[in-house]
Amino acid sequence: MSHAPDPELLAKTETLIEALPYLQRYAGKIFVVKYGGHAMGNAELARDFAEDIVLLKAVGILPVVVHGGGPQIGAMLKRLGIETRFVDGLRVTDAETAQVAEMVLAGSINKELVAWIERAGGRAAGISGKDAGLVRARKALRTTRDPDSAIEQVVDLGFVGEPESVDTALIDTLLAANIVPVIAPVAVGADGHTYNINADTMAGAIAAALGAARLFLLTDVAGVMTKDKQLLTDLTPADIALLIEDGTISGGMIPKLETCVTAIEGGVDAAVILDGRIGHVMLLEIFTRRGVGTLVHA
Ligand SMILES: Nc1ncnc2c1ncn2[C@@H]1O[C@H](COP(=O)(O)OP(=O)(O)O)[C@@H](O)[C@H]1O
Ligand SMILES: CC(=O)N[C@@H](CCC(=O)OP(=O)(O)O)C(=O)O
Repeated sequence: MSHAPDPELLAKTETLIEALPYLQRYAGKIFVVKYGGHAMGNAELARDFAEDIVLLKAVGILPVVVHGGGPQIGAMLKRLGIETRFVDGLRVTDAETAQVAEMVLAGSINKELVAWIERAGGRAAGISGKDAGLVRARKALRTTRDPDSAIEQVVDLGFVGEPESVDTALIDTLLAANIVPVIAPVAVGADGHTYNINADTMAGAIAAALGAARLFLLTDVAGVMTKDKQLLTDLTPADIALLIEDGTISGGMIPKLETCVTAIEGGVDAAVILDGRIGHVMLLEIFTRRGVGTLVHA
């Protein structure tokens, strides 16, 4: 009788050995993970995401989660009969919309994610940019150019904010206590108002302030696609500028890639756009030779 181990079992050990150099390289490093509203499709995906976060933590990586919730805010606004519109991927936010955004982001979604991570055996604490002065917001300014006259006009987005400053003290405290910070993208401005911040922008600013090794942006596409639907596996800031210019990149992908560029300029080693519809996509990206999604690097 043969005592040779089952080939399936051997394949499992190969997977672990393939992961070894990455486990060694990333131990002790901070990974900021932005979990988009579109990637929160169903309970199974949320559970897989939470398991990935807990696994990263268990192998010595320090994950920090920043989440979105655009579709969920949209659904709540619809229930309340409040109209909403976007300019360049940003939700025009009046005072009422800011209130709803905070309720959905810092209320429901934030606590739900914390519960998923806790259920997967991790420790997590849900906060927003408002807590312990984590993020100070300033009003975001955008302009549009009239195609006929080429005149630039300022678009008033209302209470849409951008991180003006980030104080990482609370995140540092949570990480030191082995707790995964889960951050909702709302913050207060110098004027005392609540500002709604695009979750990608928030994640990028936090990643830069923490000097994170990686920024992952989980969304509902395979990565950045060309006009004929081919996946672009790696991009530099110069490539991105061209792709925005020629209209290949539009809508919500614009703040996402602008975030990648600012994060890299701010000292983050690399940013990756990943398909959050694939279960355990982060593990595939981090611990396999091939990687998936679009890598943005200097
Ligand atoms: N070149 C592109 N490649 C991939 N997605 C693109 C591109 N241009 C625009 N998009 C759009 O960007 C969307 C992702 O942004 P967004 O909806 O804000 O996601 P999330 O809610 O995950 O932050 C995609 O679903 C797609 O519709
Ligand atoms: C200013 C702005 O657009 N804020 C976003 C915040 C949530 C978000 O970014 O969620 P996703 O990552 O799921 O798109 C919004 O109101 O939808």
